[in-house]
Amino acid sequence: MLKRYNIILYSTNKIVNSCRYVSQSMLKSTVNEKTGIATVIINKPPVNCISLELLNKINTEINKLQKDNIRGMILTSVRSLQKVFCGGLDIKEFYNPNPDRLAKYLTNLQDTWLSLYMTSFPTVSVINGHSLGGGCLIAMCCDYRVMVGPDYTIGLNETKLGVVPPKWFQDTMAAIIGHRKAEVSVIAGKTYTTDEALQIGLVDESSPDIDNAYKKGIQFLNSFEKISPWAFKMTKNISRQPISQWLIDNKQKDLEFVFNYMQTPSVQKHLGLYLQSLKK
Ligand SMILES: CCCCCCCC/C=C\C=C\CC(=O)SCCNC(=O)CCNC(=O)[C@H](O)C(C)(C)COP(=O)(O)OP(=O)(O)OC[C@H]1O[C@@H](n2cnc3c(N)ncnc32)[C@H](O)[C@@H]1OP(=O)(O)O
Repeated sequence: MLKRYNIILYSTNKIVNSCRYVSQSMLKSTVNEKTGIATVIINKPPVNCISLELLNKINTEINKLQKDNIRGMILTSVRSLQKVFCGGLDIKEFYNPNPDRLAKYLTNLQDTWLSLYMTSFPTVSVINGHSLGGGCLIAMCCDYRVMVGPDYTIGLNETKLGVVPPKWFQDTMAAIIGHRKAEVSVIAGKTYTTDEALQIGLVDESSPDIDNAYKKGIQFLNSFEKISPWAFKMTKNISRQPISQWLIDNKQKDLEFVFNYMQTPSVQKHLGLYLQSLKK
C-alpha cells in the first residue's frame, strides 16, 4: 500500500525538466524549472479586459500546464498596468455583437472557467489591481487569493451593467463567502475594497505591495510540498465537482439563455450606456 502511494507521488510530482517561457503577447507564462511553479501574467493594456482572443489563450495555457505536471500556478497581471488585475470581460464582445462571435465567446468562457476552476494543481491569484466582473471570476477560480491594497476593488458587478451573472458565477462566489453574502453581493453588483474583501473572506490575504503578495502566493503553493498531488486533485475535485457538473450538464441551456437576452434591445441599451460612462 505504501509503495503504491509512493509511486503515485513520484509520477505526479515530477518537476518539469526545462524552463518554458511562453509569450503570446496578451499572456506570458513561465515555468520555474527548480520549483515547478508557473507564473501566468495577463498583459493586455489598458485594462486586461478579456476578449475572445485572450480567453482562448488563457484556456490553451491552462490546458498546457495541466499536461506539464506543474506543481502550482500563480495568476497575476503585468506590473506596468499598475492598478488593474483584470477589468473583466470585454464589454465590446457583448455590445452590438456578431452572433457567431458572441456564441463562440460564451462557449469559450464556459470552457475556460471549467479548465481554471478544476485544475489538478494548486492555483493562486495575486490580485495586483482592480478585479471586476469576469476579473473577479477568474480570481475566484483559484484556490487562494492574495490582494494588493488598500485602493483596489473586486466584485461581480454584472447587474450594474444590466446583465445577469450565470449560476456558475454566483456559485463560485457562494463557495467562497457563503450563499447569503454572495446573494446580497451579486444582486447589488457590489464591489469591495481590499480590506472589505478580506473581511468577508472573498480574498485570503492582503498585502501592501506586489512583491510581498507574490511571496505569500508562493508560500501557499509551498504548503502543498508534503501533500500528495493525487490526494490534492481528488479532494479538490470532490469539493468543486457539484458546481462544475451543473455547467457540464446545462451548457447548452446556459448558453442559449445568455445568447438570447444579450441581444435584446433593453440589455443592449444598458451595455451601451455603461460603455459610454467608462469612456467619460
Ligand atoms: C453562456 C455562458 C457565458 C456567460 C457569460 C456572460 C455572463 C453575463 C454577461 C456579461 C458579464 C460580464 C462580466 C464582466 O466582466 S462585465 C465588465 C465588468 N468590468 C467593469 O465593469 C470594469 C469597467 N472598467 C473600469 O471600471 C475601469 O476601466 C478600471 C478597470 C477600474 C480601470 O480604470 P482606468 O485605469 O481609469 O481605465 P479607464 O476606465 O480609463 O479604461 C481604459 C479604457 O478601457 C475601456 N474599458 C475598461 N473596462 C472595459 C471592459 N470591461 N470592457 C471593454 N472596455 C473596457 C474603457 O472604456 C477605456 O476605453 P477608452 O480608452 O476607449 O476610453
